[in-house]
Amino acid sequence: MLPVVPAAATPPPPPPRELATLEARGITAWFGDHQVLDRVSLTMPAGVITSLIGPSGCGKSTFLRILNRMHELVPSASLAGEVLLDGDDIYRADRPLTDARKSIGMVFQKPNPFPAMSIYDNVIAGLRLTGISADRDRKDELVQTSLQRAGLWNEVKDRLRSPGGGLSGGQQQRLCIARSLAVMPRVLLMDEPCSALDPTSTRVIEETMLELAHEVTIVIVTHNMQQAQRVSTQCAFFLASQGTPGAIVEYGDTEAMFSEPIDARTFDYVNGRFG
Ligand SMILES: Nc1ncnc2c1ncn2[C@@H]1O[C@H](COP(=O)(O)OP(=O)(O)OP(=O)(O)O)[C@@H](O)[C@H]1O
Repeated sequence: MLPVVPAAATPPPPPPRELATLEARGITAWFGDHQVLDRVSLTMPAGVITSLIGPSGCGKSTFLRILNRMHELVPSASLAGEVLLDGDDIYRADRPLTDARKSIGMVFQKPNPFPAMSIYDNVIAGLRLTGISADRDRKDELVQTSLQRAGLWNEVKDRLRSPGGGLSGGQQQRLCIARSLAVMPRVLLMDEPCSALDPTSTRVIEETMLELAHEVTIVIVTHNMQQAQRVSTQCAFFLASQGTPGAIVEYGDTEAMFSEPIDARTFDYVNGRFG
């Protein structure tokens, strides 16, 4: 019998992933003396997609940015509380900032690849920034596996040297996801990742998220209630009522939150009565 030979170059399998749980404890946040979050606690379990929903201005993005130490980039910003990645506080004084950024990646609302930089270089752009060194072969492998995991490889494999800015909006967002994945994060934070995209690109990103959920813990901020229901297993509803700081009103299983919420405010929000 002839040996079975793979038809085409088979991509290397992604490395085995150890799923991580992210836990926020008693997060209070300020910009100057304006308090925007009040004692928010939330566990974002390993391998689960958690969606953060709530009206504009209730602090969802601030909370998300606290989860990977981006909040502290704003000069007036301060916070209290703890963020634990598998039990280890990412704000511990002896932990370098780059630790959190390596372990906890972020994808933003507007796709932000480096437009003049090639697709290849965009994917590996985060390596140097987070202090990871890799030889040429390792970079080639990382570019391929990251683009595969982001669901973009087949569309760009023949033009890796073309500029990232030449891709469509949806492709650019998947390129940004690949760039985040290249540093092998254990958690991926996504701040309204589809709000600038058309419905087809949105569907592709959602499919990508569902695939990735097996290997990375995902937290997504979304204003799209259907999206929260399509992609997330767990949901947290934030609210900042009448000038008070944002807090979580209710959280739990997404299906239950939408079909039988406990709090009347959750019911009104998920049914489009405000926000
Ligand atoms: N860089 C900043 N400097 C000062 N205040 C800020 C800053 N960023 C956000 N805020 C304030 O913090 C509060 C929470 O904003 P945040 O963007 O976290 O809310 P959000 O729920 O994500 O809103 P949206 O859904 O509109 O994105 C708002 O009152 C906002 O004005």
